[in-house]
Amino acid sequence: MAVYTDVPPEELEAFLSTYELGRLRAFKGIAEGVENSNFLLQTEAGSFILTLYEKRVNPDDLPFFIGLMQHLANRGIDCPQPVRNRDGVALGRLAGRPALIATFLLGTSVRRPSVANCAALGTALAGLHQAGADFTAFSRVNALSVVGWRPLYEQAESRADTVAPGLAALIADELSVLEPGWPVGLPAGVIHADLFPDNVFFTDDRLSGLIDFYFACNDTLAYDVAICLNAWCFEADGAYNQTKGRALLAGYQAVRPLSPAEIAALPMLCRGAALRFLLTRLVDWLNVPPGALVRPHDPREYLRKLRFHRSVESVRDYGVDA
Ligand SMILES: Nc1ncnc2c1ncn2[C@@H]1O[C@H](COP(=O)(O)OP(=O)(O)OP(=O)(O)O)[C@@H](O)[C@H]1O
Ligand SMILES: N[C@@H](CCO)C(=O)O
Repeated sequence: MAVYTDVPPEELEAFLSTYELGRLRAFKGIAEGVENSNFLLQTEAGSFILTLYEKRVNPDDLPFFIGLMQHLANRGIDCPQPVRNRDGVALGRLAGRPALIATFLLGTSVRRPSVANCAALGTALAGLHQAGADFTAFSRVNALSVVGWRPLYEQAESRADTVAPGLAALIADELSVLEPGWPVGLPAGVIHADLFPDNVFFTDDRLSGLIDFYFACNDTLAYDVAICLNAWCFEADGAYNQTKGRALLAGYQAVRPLSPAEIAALPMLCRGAALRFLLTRLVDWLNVPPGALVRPHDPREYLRKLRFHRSVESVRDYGVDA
């Protein structure tokens, strides 16, 4: 579920009256997502998404997220555009939570991305990196990069083997490789950091929108590519699909060619990206609040992906034509 906070109708009316959106026509909670409470809001001015930010979002980060969405929308990226109230302010407060109204994007996410979807995603990711290059109004450190992984491991270490035998030792081994070997000095900028298929909309086969910028941060651009190779290019049976990888990378490089150093770093970046999602999923899996209506993502999916990355011998295994 992703409605943690109820919105009393009279509070919603009062909140909406501060915007130029006309009268309310319909309002309903959206079940997808796990982080924040999202609602579909229909008014005389059209359809919008109302987000109430829940506990895992640090309110100090909201100016970065909202500023970034506005910046990217101004640069022609199809992403939610924050709606400002009559005072010109986008971030409000509703039902005791920070609240944002943003524009509604058409399209639906794909469950099993095709090769063409992967190519379109690569192109959109590179476009996002280019559009974010001059977003300097705010910055945000990536708390879920290499320095953030050991604390997550320590939270999960004692129970990790209940999820998969030998998991704690494998993660410890991975950290001992990634911490000293993590690539530094590669081109950096604003990255999405969570551009999974559920955060990308398509209309027919055309990519029509990118959502959920709440992990976005300043970090290595090629790390975002590695996150997407993990999220888009594996099949349900756990096999890496080189054709999808090649399409994603070609789509990306048609807009922003990767440097030889970025390409050489891909295997390490892919390992790190797999470990990041393995760790956050593991911590969530081991800590589901009793009675919560949340179905945590399976950490073992990312264990399989990590094992693949540990086995690769060359960047060619990812579909790079080197
Ligand atoms: N601007 C938008 N236009 C249309 N639908 C949207 C928009 N923003 C969110 N949604 C819908 O709301 C759902 C949840 O949004 P989102 O992924 O941002 O939530 P979340 O709780 O942050 O999720 P996650 O678990 O991916 O972090 C999406 O799957 C989508 O169906
Ligand atoms: N994309 C993340 C969930 C957080 O948005 C995952 O699949 O683990």
